Amino acid sequence: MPAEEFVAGWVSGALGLVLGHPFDTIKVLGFFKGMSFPIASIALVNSVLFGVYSNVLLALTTTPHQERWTHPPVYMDVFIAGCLGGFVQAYCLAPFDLIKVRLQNQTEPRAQLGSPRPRYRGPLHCMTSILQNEGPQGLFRGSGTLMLRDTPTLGIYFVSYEWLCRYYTPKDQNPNSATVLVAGGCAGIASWVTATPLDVIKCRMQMDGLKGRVYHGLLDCMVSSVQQEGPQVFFRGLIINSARAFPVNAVTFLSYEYLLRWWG
Ligand SMILES: CN(C)C(=N)NCCC[C@H](N)C(=O)O
Repeated sequence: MPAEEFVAGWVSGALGLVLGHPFDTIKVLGFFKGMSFPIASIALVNSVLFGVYSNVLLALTTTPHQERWTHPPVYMDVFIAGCLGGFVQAYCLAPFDLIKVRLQNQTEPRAQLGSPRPRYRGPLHCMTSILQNEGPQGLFRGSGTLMLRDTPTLGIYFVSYEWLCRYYTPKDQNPNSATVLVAGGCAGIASWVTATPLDVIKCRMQMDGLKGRVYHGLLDCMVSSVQQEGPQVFFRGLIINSARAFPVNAVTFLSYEYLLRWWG
């Protein structure tokens, strides 16, 4: 099993998150200031995603990554490999994502004199509190919805990337850097646009349980969200998700492709 895809996925995920960090920091109002938590989570999850994707694609096509542009795989194989990568990544992402969402939705101001203390003091404190109050399964709250969100959308992610690269690249050539940047950025947007409706629901389910249970499952959460806020609820955060997705995924794919070419 080629391991370089995992390493390239880790490094490219780390580089992508440096660009995405300002967006995440805005969203979490400073609670998420340090880089260590995102590096540990996003880069690791990206490594799993790209590692699983490449190895599944290799198993389906028997074409090594060095020959992927000269012997391109069929889109159905790309989609299946992407979906499987998304499914596995969702499982690894679940606890990290829950911590991020809990910190993000904390409304108490940070350590201001006279104001109520925030529930969580940082990622580690958030994790230990969840373990204490909700048990180990609490860390996987909303993980089913996360899997439903990531399985098809990561298939879409890799298919859009492949399609755009092939469209703008002459036959039998490797895509150039500009093509990889644009295709990576657009693939990121395509995946986030399709992921946003379930992302909204996932976040609500991850917040559920903090002050007692509100929703009886995914469907109930969807129905009551639409009843209370209308169908536009599914597009909450679409603009910021897309604005973040372009630079993050442009850099992620560029560094991933270059690392793999450099390793031969
Ligand atoms: C849930 N979706 C849409 C995705 N995970 N899409 C792939 C992009 C991954 C990248 N690390 C990012 O955070 O944009």
